[in-house]
Amino acid sequence: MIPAGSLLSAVGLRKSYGPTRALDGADFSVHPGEVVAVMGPSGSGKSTLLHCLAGIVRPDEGVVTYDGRRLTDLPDAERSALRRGEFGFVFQFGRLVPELTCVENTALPLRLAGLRRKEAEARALDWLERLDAADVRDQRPGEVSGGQGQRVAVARALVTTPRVIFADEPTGALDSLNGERVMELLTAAARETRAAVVLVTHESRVAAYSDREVIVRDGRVRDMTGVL
Ligand SMILES: Nc1ncnc2c1ncn2[C@@H]1O[C@H](COP(=O)(O)OP(=O)(O)OP(=O)(O)O)[C@@H](O)[C@H]1O
Repeated sequence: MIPAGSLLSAVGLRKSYGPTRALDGADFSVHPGEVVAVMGPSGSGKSTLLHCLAGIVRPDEGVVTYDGRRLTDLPDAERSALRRGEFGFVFQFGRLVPELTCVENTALPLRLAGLRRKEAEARALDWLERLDAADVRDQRPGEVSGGQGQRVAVARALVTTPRVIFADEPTGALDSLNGERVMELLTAAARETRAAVVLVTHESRVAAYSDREVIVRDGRVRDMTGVL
């Protein structure tokens, strides 16, 4: 059953890679403005769950519903358009484009959506300022620190004001101080824009920034509300 008021939900997801069962009946849901931490042992299916929720991977069975639409039934082109327009992504290593400056990287999703350079970069700069990274605007990713680069990656994920932010180990490559800074800024910005956040992490220090924690084990999801 899909919980009332959820923005993104999954019911009964199954996904196998050859003989490996990555998801085995996984359920999940997140509300607007809610930060959910997805935890669990290595290889338990966390990233596969995130990829299915984001419409990057199609599950073998089960349904993903986003804002009343069955994401799993949409043709590839429509799923891609939805991803570009309404979802934001932050990965462990920022995956910034090395040839572009930090402000150009941040503006990229807006440029791809057809915005003019000036307008796109003005909005990008606004987000860099909020993420405390405006000082590196004209530098290229190779010239900035890990923490700065990750704040730029978060700014780029937020610049389109997505309704869902998918973050897969967003602080995995950072020391604890920088990790906490990135989490503070990411969750504050998400709460301000009422974005839902699906946060995959194996660190309880990072999960502490969430509103709710779920544990993935053997391809199934257990809600830890009231258990912890
Ligand atoms: N593209 C793929 N091809 C083959 N097997 C895969 C693929 N993606 C995931 N798997 C397998 O599916 C299982 C779940 O992987 P997944 O990456 O979802 O786990 P995880 O919980 O995110 O792990 P980690 O914490 O180590 O990143 C693992 O056994 C993994 O080896």
